[in-house]
Amino acid sequence: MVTSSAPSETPIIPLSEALKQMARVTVLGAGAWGTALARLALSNGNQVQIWSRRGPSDLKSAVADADIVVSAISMKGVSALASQLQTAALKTSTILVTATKGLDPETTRTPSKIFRDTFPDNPIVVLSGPNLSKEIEAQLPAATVVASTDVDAAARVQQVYSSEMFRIYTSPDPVGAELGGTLKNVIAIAVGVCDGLKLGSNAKAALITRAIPEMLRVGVHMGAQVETFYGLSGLGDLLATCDGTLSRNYRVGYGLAQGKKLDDILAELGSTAEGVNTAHVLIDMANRDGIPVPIARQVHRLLRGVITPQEAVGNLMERQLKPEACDLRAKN
Ligand SMILES: NC(=O)c1ccc[n+]([C@@H]2O[C@H](COP(=O)([O-])OP(=O)(O)OC[C@H]3O[C@@H](n4cnc5c(N)ncnc54)[C@H](O)[C@@H]3O)[C@@H](O)[C@H]2O)c1
Ligand SMILES: O=P(O)(O)OC[C@H](O)CO
Repeated sequence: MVTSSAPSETPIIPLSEALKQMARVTVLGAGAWGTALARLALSNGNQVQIWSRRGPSDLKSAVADADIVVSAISMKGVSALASQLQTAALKTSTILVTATKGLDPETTRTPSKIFRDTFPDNPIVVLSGPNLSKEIEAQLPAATVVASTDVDAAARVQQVYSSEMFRIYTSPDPVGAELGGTLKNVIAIAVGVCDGLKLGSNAKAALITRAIPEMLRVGVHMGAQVETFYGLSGLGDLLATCDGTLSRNYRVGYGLAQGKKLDDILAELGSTAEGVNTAHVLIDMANRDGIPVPIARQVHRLLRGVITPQEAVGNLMERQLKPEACDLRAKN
């Protein structure tokens, strides 16, 4: 029997009981992740509707009665969507869940920060974890994190989405949860390059491991908690996304290593690879604020066509020698 997650001193509620409290859920975005999140909510007995910018329903009526609105669109649309939702006069009791993994190019804000700034009175929850949508759609078991400063809102989303196949943990660190999912996309591009060049298991292990302090430095700079990066939304998502061809970001790196052009790879994917945009925003921020991000910097230069995949590897290997110890405020 699956139970709602709780510290040992709190009562354990059988899932069947929890599911009786069904919710009206509106999912925004009918892409791979929006569709999967709509199906998960539906299969738990919730009342679900899905809105997409090209669909027939208008946004205002789609969110009017919703207990929970889940935003699962690409980063490039989040800021405009938040403004549209404001016009739609969202109820302040509606829980806003964001499942997008990216950074706003104009302001470097995360999606939860955009929603927080636009809806100061609504509970905001981040849903993020190792969740490749194809595996979720195939009903393979997976786990994720719902993170919010509003404990009740996180618990409500946990209850609405938890099932025998989708295990959900709560977290009090929304910024950390979404940054883990966002930053690993850039690393997945690097790992795709590593595999595409057939550099071997040692190189891949080194790359993934050295990515952790890099992600931590950015995370701490943006106000995230260190321990979040060692959980499902950080290390967990890093491992899932760097594992291979189910990840679109990994496929971007793999394609670049094979000498393909970025535009051709993205056209072939036909869906969102957020790491490309994230690399640009991240490097702007790192340059502005002096954050050392050596792996992301090589990915960024490769995406801009300034260096070859082989040069990116050389540039990383030939950096100044130093101790391994992870100083979160390191200067190089
Ligand atoms: N697919 C996954 O496995 C997965 C898992 C977890 C998180 N995510 C994240 O979810 C987000 C969406 O990914 P996806 O896989 O569904 O991508 P997708 O390319 O399949 O779909 C993107 C969706 O966003 C919508 N969209 C794009 N621009 C928009 C705009 N300007 N206004 C409104 N809607 C817009 C599209 O119409 C589409 O519905 C990304 O940030 C991704 O990182 C994806
Ligand atoms: O296909 P990707 O690379 O966007 O990864 C999807 C998810 O973020 C994995 O958790």
